[in-house]
Formats: sequence, C-alpha cells, structure tokens
Amino acid sequence: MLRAFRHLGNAQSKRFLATAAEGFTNKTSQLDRATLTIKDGPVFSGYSFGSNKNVSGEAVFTTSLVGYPESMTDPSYKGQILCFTQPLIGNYGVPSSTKRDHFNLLKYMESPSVQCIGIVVADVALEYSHWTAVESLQQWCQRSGVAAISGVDTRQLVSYLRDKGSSLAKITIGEEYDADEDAAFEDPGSVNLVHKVTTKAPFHIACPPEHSKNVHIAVLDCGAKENILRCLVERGASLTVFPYNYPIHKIANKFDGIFISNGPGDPTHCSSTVEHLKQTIKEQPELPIFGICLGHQLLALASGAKTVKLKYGNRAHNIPALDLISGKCHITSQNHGYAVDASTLSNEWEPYFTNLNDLSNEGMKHKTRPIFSTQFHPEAKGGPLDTAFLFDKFFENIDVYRTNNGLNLVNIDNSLLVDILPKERVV
Ligand SMILES: NC(=O)CC[C@H](N)C(=O)O
Repeated sequence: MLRAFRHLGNAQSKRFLATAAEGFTNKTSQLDRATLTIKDGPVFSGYSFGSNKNVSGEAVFTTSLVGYPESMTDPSYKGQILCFTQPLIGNYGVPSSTKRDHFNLLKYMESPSVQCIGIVVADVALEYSHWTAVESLQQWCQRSGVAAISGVDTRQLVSYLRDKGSSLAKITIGEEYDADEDAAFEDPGSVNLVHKVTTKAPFHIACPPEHSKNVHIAVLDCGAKENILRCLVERGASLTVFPYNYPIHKIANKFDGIFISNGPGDPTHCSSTVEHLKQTIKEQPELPIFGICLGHQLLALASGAKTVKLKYGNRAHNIPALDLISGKCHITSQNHGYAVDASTLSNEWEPYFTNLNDLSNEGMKHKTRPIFSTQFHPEAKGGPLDTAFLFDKFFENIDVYRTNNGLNLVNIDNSLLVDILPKERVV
C-alpha cells in the first residue's frame, strides 16, 4: 500500500483506493502514480497525465459536461484545482491555443494559457478525436505545466466537497508520497489573484469597420474571458481594455459604457477597483455600466452591498436563474465561489436574477439608471446562450445614453487616449 494511505483508517477512505486501482485497464496504467490530498480530508490515489510537478490550491468542481478547454483557460480558475464530474475528459482533444478569429481574438480559448493549476478527472481519454483538435489533453497539460490526476473517484470527492465545502488540496506526483511530510497547503484565496491575470497596461481592440457601430467601451480587465470581449466587439464596439486598478472614473466620460469583467478570487481584494467604480457611479449618473461575475460582485461592493463566500460555489453550464423582471427562467453558465448578499443591497438597487437551485443572488440592477450586472456568464463558452440578450440590453442602454446626451461619442478623439493605448495585451 502506498504510504500516502497509511493514515486512512475508515472504510470509506479505503474505498477510494479500491476504485482507483480497479478502474484502470487502458493505457493510463502506464502513467506515473499521483496523489490528490485534501487538507484535513481524504487522500485519493490515481495516475499523473500532466506536468511532473506538485501543486497546491483550492479544490473546486464543475458539473459541466463539455468545455474543458474553455474552463481551463478561464482566468477565473486561477490558482484552483479543478475537478470535473463528467467521468470521461479529454475525448475530443484540445484545439489550437493560438488560432485567432476575424476580430483577432482567440478562437477556441478563453485566455492564452491554462489558468487552473491542476485538474482532477475520473478517467482521462489519452486518445482523442475532433476536427479542431491539435493535441491531447495530456500533451496540453504537460506542455502547460499543469498537474493532472486521473483515476480519482470524483463522485466521492465531490460528495466530500459538497459536504465540507471547497477545500485546500494538493496534487503530488510520484510513487511514494507521504501526505504528512509536507504540511503546507497554499491558499489562493489569501492573495489578490486578479493582479496576476489583469493586463499590465491598457490596450485597444478595434472593431472591424463592417461590424462597427462606432461604440467605444472601456473594459476593466479583472481576467476577462475572450468570449466576453468577442460579445462586445461583434455587437459593434471597439474596446479599450484597462488594468483592473486603472482609475477609470478619471476617463469614464470619454466612453459610451463601462464593462467590468469576470476574474479570480475574493472580490474584496480589489478595493481600488471598488473605489474607482464608486467614483464613476457618483460622477457619471447616466453612463451605462455592465458587470459579469467578479464584475457583478465589484459593482455590488461599490454600491455598498456585501459579498459572501459560498460553501462550494456554482460551477456548471445548466444552472437555472429566475429573471425577476420578466418572470422567465434562464439556463445559465456559472463559475464562482463568492456571491452578492442580496439582503445588503441598498434602496437604489434591486436583485435582477435569483439562482433557483440555492436561491443565491444572480444579478442586480439600478432602479433608475442604466447599470446592471450578473453573477452568471451570458457569454457562455462553455454553456448555453440563453442570456446573451443581456449584451444587447447593454447596447440598448448605450444607444439611449448617446441619444439623450446628444453627444457624438462616435468620433471620440483617440489622441486623448494615446498615452494609454499600447497595441497588445500585456499580461
Ligand atoms: N467567474 C468569476 O468571475 C468568478 C468571480 C469570483 N472570483 C468568484 O469566485 O466568485
């Protein structure tokens, strides 16, 4: 028996071992051994199919059936060990990480590199088949420095995480790992992860003339997914993407709208963004603002509300969210561990959507101004597009703003921004 399991006393823990050992009849048995250790919790034996490196982070799970390339490159997963409950992962391989579309945005990935530090699967497909695939999940993890363990009873793991909550964990590679030897578990929640994934300098994404509605949106990049940028550009906007802590209130009046992106970690780490948003809301009463996920949480903090950490979060592509305005239920894509406490919203704001699984808040809107935000991901990637209409709503708000103000923001003088417009994303 591996030393990693010597301290497991109860019958349930022994079952993890049995499942891991019995399930392997294919090529995975040729892989190195690996161990997933949950802090103060169970230890799972499996096989390494990723980078030969030990990692530590927060173990979370997603119940999405597809979309592992998109999830793994979503910057909101920075520092996390992501467990897939879909039992077979890797069967359609991995598409190009560099191919770009006609907007010059990454065609298949949500950022240029893998963002989670490790993945956990029940069964990895080492063989793959898909017309977009250029490599296997194994090859991708290995060249990206991502730890990956297969052969874990993910039902047991997720039962544990649902019961005890998201937990710190380690993936260690090698035959004889003693889980007690190295007691340190890194807690990604204790650092400002947004600082690691935001662009280091502003950059511009020009909307191609055939799409352009001459709308110019400022994006606060807390770790923006590529498809969020695409959803804005394909509707006719050029974007200037700013670091998350850029004093956006100082130039907000030069834009048709402000967008606040998704991003990793605890929203309370981004206090400078919250302050800047507070100022923007105070100084630009008519300016349209839209936030997604972390963007929603930051907007809520700026409005005076509070956020809370959920026990194990919501990570899935089929979560029902009730639209409190229309009464419709939308199926939504989600990836978050924190949520806005709707009971702390001030009088000027109202909840917009409610999660019908756990009744947590899924969005808010200002009662009289063109400002709203959602906890779920209307841009999907992966997931359903039921709520993509919210991007249209943002553009409708922008139309009204431009009409009411009689402003020709169309021909914004870019020379004003010239000192803040390097050409490329700098991360
Ligand atoms: N996808 C996101 O933007 C996640 C937001 C935040 N980091 C959370 O976990 O709640």
